[in-house]
Amino acid sequence: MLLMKDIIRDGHPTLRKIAKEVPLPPDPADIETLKSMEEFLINSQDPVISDKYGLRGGVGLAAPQINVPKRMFVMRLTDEKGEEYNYSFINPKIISHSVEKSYLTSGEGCLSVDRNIPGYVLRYARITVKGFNEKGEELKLRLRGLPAIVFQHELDHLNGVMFYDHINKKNPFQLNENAIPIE
Ligand SMILES: O=CN(O)CCNC(=O)c1cccc(Cl)c1Cl
Ligand code: NI
Repeated sequence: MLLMKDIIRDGHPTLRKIAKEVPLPPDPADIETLKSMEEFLINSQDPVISDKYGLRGGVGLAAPQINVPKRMFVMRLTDEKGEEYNYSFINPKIISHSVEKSYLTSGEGCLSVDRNIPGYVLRYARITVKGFNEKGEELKLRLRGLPAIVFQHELDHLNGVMFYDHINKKNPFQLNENAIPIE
């Protein structure tokens, strides 16, 4: 099972690389990797297991974070309406997005960043995304709210971007007027 020691931290070059497209259909090793990433998220959200193994909670995990520079990530969360977003994405893309932006009022965090970095991360409020799942089936989703934010945080990891790259250095809590807050 994946542990915190398997997660590379800020400063490791892989976090700043552009991850490579995954040939389809995905080979068994890539499917295995995705399954282990999904298992990590499940464990990290379990109060007993996360405590036992010292796992920091996460709602997403990208392959570069376990030093696998491939274009794949897993997200696992429930939105404010109680709708579940449990997806593995291979070769994910944003195919269209709103002009409007949104942000988490609590800011963002990252398993690859061992410090709290306060500030608002402005992201597209609504996105249409596509990719493939671990079975090689095409996925096309419209996301908004927390799922849209998490998808963009993970996609950034595939492009060598960290969440704090988006935070305004002079005024970390700067907002443009029509940004939508997500509590
Ligand atoms: O890349 C994934 N991680 O680093 C896992 C840990 N961070 C989170 O779960 C997290 C926390 C807050 C906001 C967002 Cl958007 C995310 Cl994703
Ligand atoms: Ni992260």
